[in-house]
Amino acid sequence: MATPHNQAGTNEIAESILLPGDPLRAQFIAEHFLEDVKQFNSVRNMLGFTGTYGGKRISVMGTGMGCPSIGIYTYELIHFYGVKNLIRVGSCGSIQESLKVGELVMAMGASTDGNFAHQYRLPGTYSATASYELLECAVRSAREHGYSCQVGNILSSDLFYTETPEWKEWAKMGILSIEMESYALYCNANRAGVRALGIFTVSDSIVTGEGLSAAERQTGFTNMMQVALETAAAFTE
Ligand SMILES: O=P(O)(O)O[C@H]1O[C@H](CO)[C@@H](O)[C@H]1O
Ligand SMILES: O=c1cc[nH]c(=O)[nH]1
Repeated sequence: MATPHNQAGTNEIAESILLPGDPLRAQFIAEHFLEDVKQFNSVRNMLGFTGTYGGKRISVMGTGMGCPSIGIYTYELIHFYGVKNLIRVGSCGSIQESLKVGELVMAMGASTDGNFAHQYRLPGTYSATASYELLECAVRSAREHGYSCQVGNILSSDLFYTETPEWKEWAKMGILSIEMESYALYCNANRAGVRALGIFTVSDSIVTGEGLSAAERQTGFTNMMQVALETAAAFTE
């Protein structure tokens, strides 16, 4: 079996998968955290790998940037490859003074300035939410390791560069941080009845202009990956 964007054969992808935007981050996770790794995809260089973590079969694959891109990859993972647990591991920009660079964010919900949910023809505004089971497990894992973590609503924006500081309006609604994919991930997962969660490392503060140093980025991302892998393993046979 193959899709226009994924050359993996039947059963080459595990039921639980980590999803960074950057395919090279997928390769980093596979090389540093997984054992017995086999690459299953290189179409468009959107690298995907399956290996084991603590004896559990786990996959990791890039998604690209933005809701259209993650929308394609996760639709195929869910509907053509039978993936049941999808955990995004991304970077995000803080829009709250209290949320510092290097901290972890768990997206209980995702809001959007895009129109991904228009396809469902809903008679209102859809609130895209994470799997509570994955969220509870990930929060417990972060707390046990002593990693600083905030849980709440994030913004999945279609825009990285904006002409006006629209983030200030989202901040007034309690949005913690901005990234670009979780709303589509949650829509696809909720529509199909599978589990999804977005976990983030705050790479920069849109409030203060601070950003993570290279070393801090490495540590922060590593903590996020550990939490995501423990959560994925907990939901894998
Ligand atoms: O770090 P990743 O997972 O790529 O995610 C964030 O980084 C990209 C923007 O630089 C967007 O994809 C955004 O969601
Ligand atoms: O999408 C993103 C990711 C990191 N930082 C931002 O400001 N936006």
